[in-house]
Amino acid sequence: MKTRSAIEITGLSHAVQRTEILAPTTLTLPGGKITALIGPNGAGKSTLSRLIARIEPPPEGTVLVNGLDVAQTPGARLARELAFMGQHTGLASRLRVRELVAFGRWPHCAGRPGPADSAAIARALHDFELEPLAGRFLDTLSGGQAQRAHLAMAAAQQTPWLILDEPLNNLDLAHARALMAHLARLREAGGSVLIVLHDLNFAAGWADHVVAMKAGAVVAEGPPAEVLTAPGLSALYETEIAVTEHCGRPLVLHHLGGVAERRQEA
Ligand SMILES: Nc1ncnc2c1ncn2[C@@H]1O[C@H](COP(=O)(O)OP(=O)(O)OP(=O)(O)O)[C@@H](O)[C@H]1O
Repeated sequence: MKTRSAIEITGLSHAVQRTEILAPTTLTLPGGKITALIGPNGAGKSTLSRLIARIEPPPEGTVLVNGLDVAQTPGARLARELAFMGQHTGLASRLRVRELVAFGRWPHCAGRPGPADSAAIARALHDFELEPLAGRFLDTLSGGQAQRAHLAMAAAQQTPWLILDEPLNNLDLAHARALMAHLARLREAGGSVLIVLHDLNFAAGWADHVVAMKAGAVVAEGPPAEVLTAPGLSALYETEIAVTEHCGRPLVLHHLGGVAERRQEA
């Protein structure tokens, strides 16, 4: 039986100037779960997440979000189903934090905010510790503060699906963990999350499901303990990686790479 709130991807592919950057992909992202999308630079993680969120032009294949075909669904309707936070490179400098977060309510109120919109904005500012910064222009924020402002905008959208492309960029470890805890609370409330992660231990610690990509294709998927293994990760990143266990979860060890070899040489 299909999960109503899943994202169902069928035969999705993408090419840029005849170069395939996403091989035909068929994949189900489970509803009510946190799915981590991992893989080396250039693997196609952003491409896949942008195609799901229809940031890219309509591709080959279909993507159903909660049963809605993203290629056919009006933008405002889709924006009530999923919120997307990409890897932003520039900031609209003359925008204040509160104004940015308020953009998240546009699909709900089309510029005429009511009490529910104000409450959602206040909640997002609170959840991402932005209340003291609400009146600040975006270009005066630190990298991590700006990242939290963009996360708050996506959170204010209050959608069943949240798709986040490398949201831990610039966040210190406390804010990174706070974000993952926030996502876990959303999941407990029935929400669904797709999160692109480079820090494998956040995937190990918080994800229910892991999808691994390499060279434009999905190469593995499953629970963290099945995907985050030493042989699997070493092959995925073409780098020696060890995996141990901590609190019943995989713990990925890669920062001492080469030490074993140097010890053997000594
Ligand atoms: N518009 C484009 N023109 C040409 N190549 C592109 C374009 N967009 C993406 N690519 C290529 O497609 C591949 C996948 O890119 P993508 O951004 O999806 O990777 P990623 O897994 O998100 O990588 P990273 O971890 O570095 O963010 C890369 O080789 C990238 O250079």
